Amino acid sequence: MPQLILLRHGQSQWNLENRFTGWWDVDVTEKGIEEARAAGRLMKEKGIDADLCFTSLQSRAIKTLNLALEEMDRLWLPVEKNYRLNERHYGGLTGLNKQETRDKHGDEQVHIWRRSFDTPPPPMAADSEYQMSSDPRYKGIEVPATESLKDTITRVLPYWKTRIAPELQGGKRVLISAHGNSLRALVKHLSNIADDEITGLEIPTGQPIIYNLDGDLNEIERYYLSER
Ligand SMILES: O=C(O)[C@@H](CO)OP(=O)(O)O
Repeated sequence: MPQLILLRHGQSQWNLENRFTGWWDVDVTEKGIEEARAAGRLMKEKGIDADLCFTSLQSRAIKTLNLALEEMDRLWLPVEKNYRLNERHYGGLTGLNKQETRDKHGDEQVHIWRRSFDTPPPPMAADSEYQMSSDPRYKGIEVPATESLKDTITRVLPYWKTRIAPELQGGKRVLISAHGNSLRALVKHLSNIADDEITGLEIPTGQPIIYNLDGDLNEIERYYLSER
């Protein structure tokens, strides 16, 4: 039975500061480091293991994966990194404080920007201090100016289908360390969740989610490892 583990990165500096993050590459906090290590210890203790890992090109997810793998004595596992697992691009909101943005634009508007399925935030200016287009890790990739959750799903799913799903179907146990919205994209697909429901799903930091799947990679069960 194919088994997939999803892990959202540990608390980041901008999670702590309540700032819109998206593709900006912030580090994990001390608490985030501890969350990542605890996730690794929990997997080891519960006998959850992997053969292959996938992560984004963002330090908070890469670091979380490494810290968890270290606790599992699995630092040697193969890891494939791809921008398609990155967080949803937050456009012109990147770097702003979420509460200050609510005070300025109202709760309703900010809720739409954060949790509507297909309304993207305003685009990022080409000269924004948070612009990532010339970052070497994205060479050859068209960095978006903004993304809705729908856009994020459109980016994540081809990678799932071409790179991750075949490994699971070939018998590998897969661990994915990624972000709130790239993981929402995967959970929506695997658990067949409706557009208007997926936006309400909040994935906590550093909590391994276990998926037991059938041969066609449909969900048999999904649970938080800490609850078993
Ligand atoms: O800031 C972000 O990039 C994301 C995840 O932390 O926030 P939100 O909860 O608004 O999707």
